[in-house]
Formats: sequence, structure tokens, C-alpha cells
Amino acid sequence: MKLLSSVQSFGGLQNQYEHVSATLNCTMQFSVFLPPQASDGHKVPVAYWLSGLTCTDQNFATKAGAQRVAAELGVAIVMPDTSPRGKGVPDDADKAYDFGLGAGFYVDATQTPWNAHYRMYSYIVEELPALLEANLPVSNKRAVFGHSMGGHGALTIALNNPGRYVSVSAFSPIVSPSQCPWGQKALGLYLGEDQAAWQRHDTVALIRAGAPQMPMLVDQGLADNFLAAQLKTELLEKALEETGYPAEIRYHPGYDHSYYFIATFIEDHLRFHARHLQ
Ligand SMILES: N[C@@H](CCC(=O)N[C@@H](CSC=O)C(=O)NCC(=O)O)C(=O)O
Repeated sequence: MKLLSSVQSFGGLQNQYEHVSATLNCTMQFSVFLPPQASDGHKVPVAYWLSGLTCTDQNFATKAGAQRVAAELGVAIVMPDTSPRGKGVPDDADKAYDFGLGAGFYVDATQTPWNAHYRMYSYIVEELPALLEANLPVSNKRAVFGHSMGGHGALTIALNNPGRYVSVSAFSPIVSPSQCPWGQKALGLYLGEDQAAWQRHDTVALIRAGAPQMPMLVDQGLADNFLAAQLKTELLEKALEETGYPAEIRYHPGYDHSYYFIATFIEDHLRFHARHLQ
């Protein structure tokens, strides 16, 4: 992997890298915040941040304001891109923002032409951690968190891989892609119309199917324009209640879907993960 840029922040380093991904069959960029505790080669625990629709590795790095607390806690943050990129990577036919480039939905596509590149699930779960743990001072103590499409990615990836992550959290997640327009479009095109294949990428379905318990925190703004039609947090709330799954959902009056909301509560998420990572 090649270092593209490196700037100091709160005593740590905000770095951007490029590498050729065998999983995604293209060149990818990602960002990593390395806290000061990593500077002597000491391996630090790591939280993987999964961004939402339209994002690259830069949105969280520049808008969330996570570096100060991550530096204090000694936790690295990995910020991957949200889809494969580059020449030959197919996009939505109408260049819509909710499918294709910037909208990988953290699944491994099985349908042509998407399956040649769109394998974000395996990229996040396997390729990226292996690359980083071999080349950077980060340990295999991992947490995963994300926003919106990335909140869906974080929750489903954690529930499918409880041994690989100690904790999971999400801002404004799509809790049941099987039951909202963004998810139905993406899963239909990436995985095909047989909804049986969608269930392991649907947080509500996974919880209802008896997913193993792990520390889980969800924050949702009540002034979020996407709440009623796309996010549907109430479906998760109901599934948690009916199965006795012990997650915390916090609702915040007045907060919308933006990074202003994320920046307000990111400290809570980092402290939540640090408690489980250390
Ligand atoms: N352009 C779209 C909305 C796109 C949007 O709001 N993206 C969110 C994530 S939404 C779910 O995954 C985001 O994080 N945007 C980047 C940012 O820096 O804010 C529309 O017009 O509705």
C-alpha cells in the first residue's frame, strides 16, 4: 500500500493510502487515523468506520471531528471508501446516488455486472483488516461503526462476524434494507430478487433469527428526513424488544441526518468502543 498524504492531528497522524484491492478488482483509497500511542510501533486497537451513500474515505475524516477523542483513547480509526472505483467499474444506469459508485451497501454482489467489483463485504471483513494488521501498528482488536448505509454495514457485518468485532455502533442506520426503497433497489440488483439472499444483510432479520449478542449502540435523530421512509428505526426497536436483545437505541430530538449530528455524538461512540477494545 502507498501513503498518499499524512498530516498531524492531536498528536496523531491522519493518513490517506492507496492500494490495489484483489477483492474489489480495482485501486482503492482509504484513510486511517493513527493515535499518538501508535507512534513507537505499539499496536493499538482499531475502529472501522463505514460511511453512507455518496461518501468517500474523506467525509468522516474531515467532518466528524473524531481525532481528538481517538487520540486520547489510543484507538485507530479506519475509513474505507463506500464502493469500488475507477475505470471499468460499472455505475447506476441513471447515475443515481443510491446505487453503484458510492453505494456498495457492504454486500458481495452475486449478479452481473456488479459481481466483478462490488464485494464490499469481503473487502471490509477480510482484505482491509489483513492488509492493515500486516502493515500498520494496529491490532486485531476491532470495533465497527457507521452511518446510514454504513450503519447498516456496521450492524450486519458485526452480527455476521461476532468473533471479529468486540462492539458495534451506528448513527441513523438503515435497519432493514429488505423493507425500504434504498435497500430493495440495492439488494435486488446486487444479490438478485430472491429475498432469501437478503436476510443476512438485514439487521432486523438477523436479530429476529437469533444473532449472537454483542455490545450495540444506535443513535437516531428525530429531525432526520430519511427516518420514516428509509431508516425505520422502529423496526429495530421492535425486534430488540421482542427478542430480548440488549442493545441501546437513543433518539435525539432536533437532530437530522448530517455529519453535524455525527460530530455531536461521536465522542460517545468512541468511548463506548474503547471500553470494549481495551
Ligand atoms: N444526495 C442525497 C443524500 C445523500 C446523503 O445524505 N448521504 C449521506 C449518507 S445517506 C445514507 O447512506 C452522507 O453521509 N452524505 C455525505 C456528507 O458528507 O454529508 C440526497 O440528495 O438526498
